[in-house]
Amino acid sequence: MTRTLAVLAGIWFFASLLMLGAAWLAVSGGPFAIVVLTTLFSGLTGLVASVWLFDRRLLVPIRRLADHVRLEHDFTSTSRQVPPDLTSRSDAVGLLARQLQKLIEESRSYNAALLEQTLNDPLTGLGNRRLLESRLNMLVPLSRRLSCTVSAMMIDVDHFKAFNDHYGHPAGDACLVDIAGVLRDTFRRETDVVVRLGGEEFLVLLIHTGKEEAWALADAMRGMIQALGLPHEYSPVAEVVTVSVGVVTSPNGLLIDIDDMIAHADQALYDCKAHGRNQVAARVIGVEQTAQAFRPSTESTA
Ligand SMILES: Nc1nc2c(ncn2[C@@H]2O[C@H](COP(=O)(O)OP(=O)(O)OP(=O)(O)O)[C@@H](O)[C@H]2O)c(=O)[nH]1
Repeated sequence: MTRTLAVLAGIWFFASLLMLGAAWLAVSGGPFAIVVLTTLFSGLTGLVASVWLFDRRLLVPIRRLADHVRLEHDFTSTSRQVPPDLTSRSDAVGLLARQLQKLIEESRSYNAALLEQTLNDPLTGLGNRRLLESRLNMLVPLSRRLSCTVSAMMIDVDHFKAFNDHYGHPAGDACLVDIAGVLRDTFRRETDVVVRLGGEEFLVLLIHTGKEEAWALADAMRGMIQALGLPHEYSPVAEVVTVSVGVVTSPNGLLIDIDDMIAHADQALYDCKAHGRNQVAARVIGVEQTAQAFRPSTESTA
């Protein structure tokens, strides 16, 4: 805008000089000079009007489109439309605005699909380790600030190798998908993080959830997976697919290192397996990080 004003001021400045010259001609040169003066005046007025129109109709809209692209780039998460007064124009600017809007929409959906691919496990549709990390970046400082309890559970399918070997890999995949469905149904809070870590291992992270609640949820989920009744003829644990769950709770946001959480949940899972699988083992980590509780599910449901 300032550049256009400068151009206009420049034109006016030279126009004034010319007018002065022409006026001098008129005084000293008679009617011919008046014709020159009028022609100059109308020519310059036309030039100024053209520059003004060019700015209003072309440069300003193009600058607005450029601003829109810059905002789109800076705040990709905010969905906004190219100004409708530009997209509705029937000239080249309108065409440019419509093409730009189309391009932005395509790039948005492409980015969303890419993000989905990088954060999700393609088999089960649950999150993956990367999603876990990105959520933790948000949840860990939050839980620390609010001093809230965090629980994590590691879920492992019992004798899954035997299942795969006997029923085949595709059946194994279908089994993992069914288990993921139960996890999705059980852990529904917006802050719950449910991911497949890899193979037949899943991890659930629950914010503001104490040991008792986490244990109860884990055991309910374990029961639901058993209730799916997926035959597992070769399992020494049960006739159907079962899972073992290691739960670890870090009270008052004391433990914020997810690797530590996973290591402790793994240890609890190991306890589970040592006690015969198809159950839940829970640990609590305090300041001293030593307190441990193991409670086979059979005890709690008895
Ligand atoms: N179908 C299928 N199988 C997988 C996938 N990822 C890993 N596995 C299989 O999961 C099995 C895991 O076996 P193990 O680690 O020995 O565990 P397990 O047999 O469940 O034994 P426990 O955990 O001790 O009860 C292996 O046979 C892997 O091939 C997958 O994406 N799909």
